[in-house]
Amino acid sequence: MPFTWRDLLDILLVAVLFYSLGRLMAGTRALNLVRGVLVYLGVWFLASLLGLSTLSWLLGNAATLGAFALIVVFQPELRGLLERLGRAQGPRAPSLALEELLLGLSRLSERRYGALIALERRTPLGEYAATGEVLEARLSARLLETLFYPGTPLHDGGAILRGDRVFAAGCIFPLSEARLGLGTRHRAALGLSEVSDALVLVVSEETGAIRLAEGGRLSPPLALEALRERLKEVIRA
Ligand SMILES: Nc1ncnc2c1ncn2[C@@H]1O[C@H](COP(=O)(O)OP(=O)(O)OP(=O)(O)O)[C@@H](O)[C@H]1O
Repeated sequence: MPFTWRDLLDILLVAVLFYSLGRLMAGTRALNLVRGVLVYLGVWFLASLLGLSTLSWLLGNAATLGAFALIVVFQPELRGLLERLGRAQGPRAPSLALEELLLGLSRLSERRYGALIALERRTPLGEYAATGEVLEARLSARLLETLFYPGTPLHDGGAILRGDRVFAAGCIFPLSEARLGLGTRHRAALGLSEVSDALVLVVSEETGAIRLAEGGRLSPPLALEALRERLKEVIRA
């Protein structure tokens, strides 16, 4: 059969598909899963090639069971992946009161108030807002300071910003399984960024350091200027 433009298009699309999947999975547990599956398939293939019938029968049957087990174990990653794929169709988040947010963060950091703030983008965070208190209040530095003042009922948990409003506070975010060497506030920031496209800011109560979790990655402590630049990029995008 001659090689036609359709074959070329086919190859290109498959290459783009694998490249996009690779980028979506980079830095997540799913990448290790893919490596594991490839090794498994390699051993299975070799066993069949060498005629090791018992081993290849065993691996063949275990594969069906394993596929279901993987779906259960990697449910958070799969969900995150599907959400990222579907994101392109969602409406864009409204604009953010950037300077108020930065002022609020700098005060929280100076005062060592632990804080967790998610910026909603295309993935709706309504289900997490429902775990806390819906506020729908205009974002201001003073409101952030008040919300995360230790001892107030809403300081525990995370706040969700929707555009220039504090949509909810006192919310429970999903915890990441990653070994960070940091506590649960940071794990919750990373966890939400794994299953959504939210930018999640975390201020450490211990050190006052501000970090940003995005796409399943947690930044090192950031200076306000670097944060301003990153947030501006997001607002422009
Ligand atoms: N799943 C969660 N969702 C939202 N917030 C959470 C969650 N788990 C813990 N937190 C918040 O994190 C606080 C505990 O923080 P912890 O000291 O364990 O975190 P940390 O990452 O070490 O941060 P810090 O540097 O501020 O101490 C809780 O009081 C709560 O406010």
